[in-house]
Amino acid sequence: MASKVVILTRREVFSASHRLYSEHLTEEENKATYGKCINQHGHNYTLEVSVRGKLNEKTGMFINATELKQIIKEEIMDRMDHKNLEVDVKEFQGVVTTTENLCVVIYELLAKRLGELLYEVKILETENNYVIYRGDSS
Ligand SMILES: Nc1nc2c(c(=O)[nH]1)N=C([C@H](O)[C@H](O)COP(=O)(O)OP(=O)(O)OP(=O)(O)O)CN2
Ligand SMILES: [Zn+2]
Repeated sequence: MASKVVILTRREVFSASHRLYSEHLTEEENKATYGKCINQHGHNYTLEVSVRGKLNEKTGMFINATELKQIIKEEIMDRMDHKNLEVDVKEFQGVVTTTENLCVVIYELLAKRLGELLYEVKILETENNYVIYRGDSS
């Protein structure tokens, strides 16, 4: 019988500070591009990591949620929680810490551990802004 394919999502919240500033722009261009966000500030980022796999009929799952939680802790929470992203996290050296770039960096870090199981990374930077990345590149 065909296996059912399901998607499991784990949610975590981490606090981090950042500023939006591109080394490829002049001071004036940065101010015009990022406005108030060129100043150091912080967010409680909500991270939602989704994995997709075939349901194992014997176990009723395809990954243990506890294993997923541990992977996210090791790869993301321990790296980014209560950190200044541009200063403390080497993956953001020279990268503008927009939510879009956080999604890409976090996706690539998790993909090393989860491989094909990784389906989607979603980050809410504020109550009203969120970004989704599924590894697509065109
Ligand atoms: N395309 C993007 N634009 C902006 C990003 C981003 O990641 N991608 N981020 C910011 C800032 O980080 C800023 O902190 C968030 O902007 P803003 O929504 O204006 O923040 P508020 O504190 O006003 O909260 P809201 O609830 O979202 O109004 C800016 N732009
Ligand atoms: Zn911000």
